[in-house]
Amino acid sequence: MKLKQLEGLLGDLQQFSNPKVELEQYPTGPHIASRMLFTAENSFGDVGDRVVADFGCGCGTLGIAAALLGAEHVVGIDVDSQSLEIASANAEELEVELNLVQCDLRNLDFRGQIVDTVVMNPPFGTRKKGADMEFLRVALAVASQAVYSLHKTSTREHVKRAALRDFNAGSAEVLCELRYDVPHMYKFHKKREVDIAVDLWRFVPRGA
Ligand SMILES: C[S@@+](CC[C@H](N)C(=O)[O-])C[C@H]1O[C@@H](n2cnc3c(N)ncnc32)[C@H](O)[C@@H]1O
Repeated sequence: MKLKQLEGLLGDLQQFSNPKVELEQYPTGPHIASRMLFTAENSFGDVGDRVVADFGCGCGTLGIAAALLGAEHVVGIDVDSQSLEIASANAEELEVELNLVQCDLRNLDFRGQIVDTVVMNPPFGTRKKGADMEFLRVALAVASQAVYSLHKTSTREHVKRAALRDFNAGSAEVLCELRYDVPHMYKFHKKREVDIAVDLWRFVPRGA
C-alpha cells in the first residue's frame, strides 16, 4: 500500500468522542500515524507478518495502520473502554482485525505472549509525570524486535538515557522530528490548535 493511500484511510477514522484529559487522550493524526507505520515496515520490516501491539491504542489508528500494512496479528491495549469501542468500530469499518484488550499498561502481564513490535503514542506525561516513561519501560520489556514511539523533542536526552540505562534497550534512535497537532479538545485549551515538536523513536531491545 502507498503512503498516501494509508494516510487517506486513516483520515476517515472516528476519533475520541468524549476525550479524558487525565488520560491525555489526543488523537494520533493520519499524517504522523501513516509515516510511523510506513517507516517501520518499509525501512525496517517490523510490521508485515509480525505480531504488533499498539499501546494506549485509543481509537486504534496505529494498530489499524499496522493491520493495513500486513501485520500477522494486532493487539490494541487501552485502559479506557469507550476508546476501545471506537477502535472496534474503526477496525470493522476498514475490515481489519484488531484484538482489543482493556488494561492499565502498568499492570500488563505479557509472560509467554509473543510480541514482535510495539507501536505507541503514549501520554506525554503532561498530566501524570512519568507516564511516557512507564509506557516505554513496559514496551521494551514486551517487544522482541522493536519499539516505535513518539516523545516530546524537549525530552530527547532524558528518553535516550532512560531507554539505554534503565530499560534494557540495545539502541535508541530518533528517526525524525515531527509536528504533532493538538486540536482544541479541552476547555483549558486557549488556541484553536497548537503543534508541538515530537521525536519518532525506534528502540531495539538488547539481544534482539
Ligand atoms: C495520546 S493517546 C493515544 C492515541 C491513539 N494512538 C489514537 O490514535 O487514538 C494516549 C492513550 O493512552 C491511553 N492511556 C493512558 N494511560 C494509560 C494506561 N495507564 N494504560 C493504558 N492506556 C492508557 C489513553 O486512554 C489514550 O487512549
